Amino acid sequence: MSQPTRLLTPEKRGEDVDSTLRPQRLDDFVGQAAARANLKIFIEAAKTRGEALDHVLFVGPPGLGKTTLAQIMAKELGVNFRSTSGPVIAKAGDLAALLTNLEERDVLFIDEIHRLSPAVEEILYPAMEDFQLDLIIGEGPAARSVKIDLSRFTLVAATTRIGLLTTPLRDRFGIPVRLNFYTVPELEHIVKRGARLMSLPMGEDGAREIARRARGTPRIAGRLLRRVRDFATMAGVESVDRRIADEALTRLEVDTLGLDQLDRRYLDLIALNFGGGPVGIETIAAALSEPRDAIEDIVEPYLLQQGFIQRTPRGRMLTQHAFRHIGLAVPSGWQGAQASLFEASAEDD
Ligand SMILES: Nc1ncnc2c1ncn2[C@@H]1O[C@H](COP(=O)(O)OP(=O)(O)OP(=O)(O)O)[C@@H](O)[C@H]1O
Ligand SMILES: [Mg+2]
Repeated sequence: MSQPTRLLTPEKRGEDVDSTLRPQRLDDFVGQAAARANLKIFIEAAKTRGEALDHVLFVGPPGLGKTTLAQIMAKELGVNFRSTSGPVIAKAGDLAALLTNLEERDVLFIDEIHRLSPAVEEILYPAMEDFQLDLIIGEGPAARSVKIDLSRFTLVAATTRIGLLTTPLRDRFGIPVRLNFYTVPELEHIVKRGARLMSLPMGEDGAREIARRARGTPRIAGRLLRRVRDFATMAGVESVDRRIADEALTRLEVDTLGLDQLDRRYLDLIALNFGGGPVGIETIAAALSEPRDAIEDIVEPYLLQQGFIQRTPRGRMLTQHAFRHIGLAVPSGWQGAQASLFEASAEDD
């Protein structure tokens, strides 16, 4: 689901590998206060007892810091960090090889764990629960099962889609952690820190403007910061203020609330072609020519959080706020707001 032309896509891109902006310790990590406080306690307790930390599952939209936190956990625990991802582990044997190479208390990070194949998942259950591998060696009548003891390790997994995890897998994580969109003040902090690390003079109002338009997402804040730096360099300004930030972001078609072209296409589509909804996700995906996954993972979480859309049993609906933001009159007698009563039983998931 890569959309290389979309500046705001929170998915990874080459430039983000630039690890200078990645916080290294729990104390440098901004935001997610509740999650951070809990993790700190669990980490200290595990260290005090000299035991492996319980398995941790990070859940949340792309770019909120799941991978960053996983790395930080290994550092704080003072153990090795081994990293892989669901789609990369093709065969049960691949996972077995990874697991048998772990040392006591190591962190094994599996990104996109919702994309593990069922055969590989089977191997993971006894490994997580009893630190044992159950392998079948040989074939036919000669086949026999062997058990191999593993070091007591910590599995740290990340997913953007908790709904796609099987229940037995989900239940084996002792520490589930949900990451939420960041507040503007938190993002402001992240932008200022990033500017400092890039030696870019940054005014208060410049940092606030970038933060307001970063879609609640640190990865996007970092990306916008880099683009604003380019504008500032070319404009020859000494320090980034609100005006230069606004000019840069407007040229990049990031609007005042951080919505980008795809967000606006999504809202326009529902407003203009479907009278504000309700309309089903498949219909929206087809009309936008975007994969359904990308819309559910990237576009909708932020629009929901910002109160632009609602999910009802019959599909997505715009709110009055959305009509106003895209500059359309709210249809008379618009019932969008009341639909939230039914939100609990969202369609199709
Ligand atoms: N709390 C934070 N403070 C400062 N920077 C952060 C924070 N969280 C994330 N970042 C930065 O945002 C970028 C994205 O973070 P990360 O790769 O951890 O996201 P992710 O949740 O793993 O995303 P994905 O689901 O796409 O894998 C990184 O470059 C990281 O430096
Ligand atoms: Mg990640």
